Amino acid sequence: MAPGAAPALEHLAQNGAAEAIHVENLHKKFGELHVLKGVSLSARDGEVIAIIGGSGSGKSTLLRCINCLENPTSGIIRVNGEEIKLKADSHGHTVPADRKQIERIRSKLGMVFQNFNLWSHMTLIENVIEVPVHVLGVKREVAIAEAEKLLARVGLAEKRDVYPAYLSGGQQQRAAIARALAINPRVMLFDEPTSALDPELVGEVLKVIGDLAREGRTMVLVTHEMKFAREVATHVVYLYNGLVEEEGPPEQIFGAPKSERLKQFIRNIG
Ligand SMILES: Nc1ncnc2c1ncn2[C@@H]1O[C@H](COP(=O)(O)OP(=O)(O)OP(=O)(O)O)[C@@H](O)[C@H]1O
Repeated sequence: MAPGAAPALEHLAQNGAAEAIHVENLHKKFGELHVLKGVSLSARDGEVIAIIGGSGSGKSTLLRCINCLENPTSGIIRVNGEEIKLKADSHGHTVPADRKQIERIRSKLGMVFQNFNLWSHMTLIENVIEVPVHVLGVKREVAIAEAEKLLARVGLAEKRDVYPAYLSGGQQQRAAIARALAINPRVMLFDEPTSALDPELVGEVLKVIGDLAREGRTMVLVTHEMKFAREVATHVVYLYNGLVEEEGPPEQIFGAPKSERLKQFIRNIG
């Protein structure tokens, strides 16, 4: 660890790959509610960062700040080496200083939500090509050919012309992953991707995410699936009450946790 480096960034010293996500001393308040209280984390290329923690600890808020869906109250976020520029509006709230920059940053991040969030009036193939064609300016035929490959990769080749309402939750979530991959993101962000699924559908989605992790995709994954986090994460961050309580490799976090709170958390979730 470099002298003076924050303990939360300690693992960087062990990995020479380029930094894809950098979060430093991040605070987020919703009115009086202080949700993130100085969180730092980092994801280098090829790393899979699993964020775990109890309900309300701030996991989703952290991910939503990285993807510019929430504006942090203070702190630094860099995506792809570019720091998100923020300013105070006339009410003193933090807002993006540069809308174009937010679009550019979002184009580096593939976000997968708990509730899939597919566009219900579009077939799967239309869902997958929408951003490449209408935001990134990819030619329609090129985007369709790529989308077909991505749908095949998540096991949905035959469903290309089906509307989301006719699919199971697991199929919808796999389609949402294909859609996120279609922008060829530098980092995939997963916000509890299996929490809304019936238990029998969880495995098929975890299989797709696990395959991406094994291929070396950079990911930040908020999850309640501890066994999965242990298997695929290169680094685990345990959030407690808006702060990083403990972080480290999965063997440490699940096999030899130091913090009493983390020990209790792991006992509680079995
Ligand atoms: N837009 C919002 N406005 C007000 N409060 C919010 C908002 N979003 C989140 N919160 C509050 O912030 C706290 C942290 O929420 P967050 O969703 O980040 O937690 P979490 O760790 O992801 O929890 P869970 O595991 O239950 O999803 C909660 O108390 C929540 O009610």
